[in-house]
Amino acid sequence: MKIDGTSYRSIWAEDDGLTVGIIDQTRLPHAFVTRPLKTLDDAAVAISDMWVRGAPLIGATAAYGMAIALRKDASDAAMDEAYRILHATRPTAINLKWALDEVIRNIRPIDVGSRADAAWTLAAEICDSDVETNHSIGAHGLGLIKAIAARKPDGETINVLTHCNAGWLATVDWGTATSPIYQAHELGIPIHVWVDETRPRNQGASLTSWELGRHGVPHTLVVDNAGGHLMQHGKVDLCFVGSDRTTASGDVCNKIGTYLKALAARDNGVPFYVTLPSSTVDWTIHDGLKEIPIEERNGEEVSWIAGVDNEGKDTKVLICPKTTPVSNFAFDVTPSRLVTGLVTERGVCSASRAGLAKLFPEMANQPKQAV
Ligand SMILES: CSC[C@@H](O)[C@@H](O)C(=O)COP(=O)(O)O
Repeated sequence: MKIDGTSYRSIWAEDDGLTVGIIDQTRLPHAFVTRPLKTLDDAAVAISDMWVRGAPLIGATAAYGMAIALRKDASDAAMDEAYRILHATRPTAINLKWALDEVIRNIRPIDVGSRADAAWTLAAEICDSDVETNHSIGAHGLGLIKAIAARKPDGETINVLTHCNAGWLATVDWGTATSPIYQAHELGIPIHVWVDETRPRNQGASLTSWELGRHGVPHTLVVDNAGGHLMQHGKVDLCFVGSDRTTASGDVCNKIGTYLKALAARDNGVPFYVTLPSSTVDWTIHDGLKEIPIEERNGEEVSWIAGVDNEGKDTKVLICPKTTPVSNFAFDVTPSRLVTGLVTERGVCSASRAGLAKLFPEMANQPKQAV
């Protein structure tokens, strides 16, 4: 998408064929810093320390991480070790495993001497395909926005609430939740986004606000607890959120707090849509609450808040007594019954086994297995 008129992707291959460029998202919104990834370790740290984050972008980075590793050693043993290191970086987003499995499935059968080039090409294809997929998700989500616009007086603004950052920064481009929004905005449909700040890492405040602002989409930042109030007062027409892992039965795991928004949306009759590429569906699991591993991150993300001071200098402040025990669950599961529909690259379906199976018959009915 555009940053002040210039098009960007969140990840790209440099011309040397050895280096991958990323935007360091830990520095946004106050500094736009790009970083080179040159080693397997660089790629692993980029994911685990959240220089890159968001389920599809984690997958794309992992694919390039494998390609970078194979440049050094393309043996079976080295491939397995790179897989193990990258897979251990973050536990919840299934796109990570999906992308790593794609690399193994396609590259393992190739002779060792050709593997590195082939993996590089495959990683680029995974990125291009993510862009296409997200554009299609946007086209299907746009249909939902248009249906709401048709029921409103001409020219009245459509208000969308979103949680965390399921924007272009979380994918290679377009985003999932933001793709319909960008497409509506480009068509001149009046649209406004309520952006949840998304404690504790504030992906809404620092990333979603930044990317919507830089692209010129009207938006307002709200505290995480404001959503219910906004919905009670008719200020939200629909919710679009992303997913880190969706079960074959339509339960959705996304950034902590998503479940509470879904509850408020149900209580207020606000449509609650989850936007996701099929690479986010874990076809092997059926009960999101029991089967999805929930990442627990360092408690310091909760007890300290990072930002810049009046002089623009990076700073961190402690918001509780130093000794307060803290827990930091990074994701929660929204049961399928609270989801109005899943917006995928193949269309919108009910959040159910039948709905997903109708759109993705070739993927449904896979044997149940441990992840
Ligand atoms: C299209 S991104 C969907 C999700 O990955 C996104 O909503 C989210 O929860 C990201 O969490 P993060 O911890 O920032 O990686």
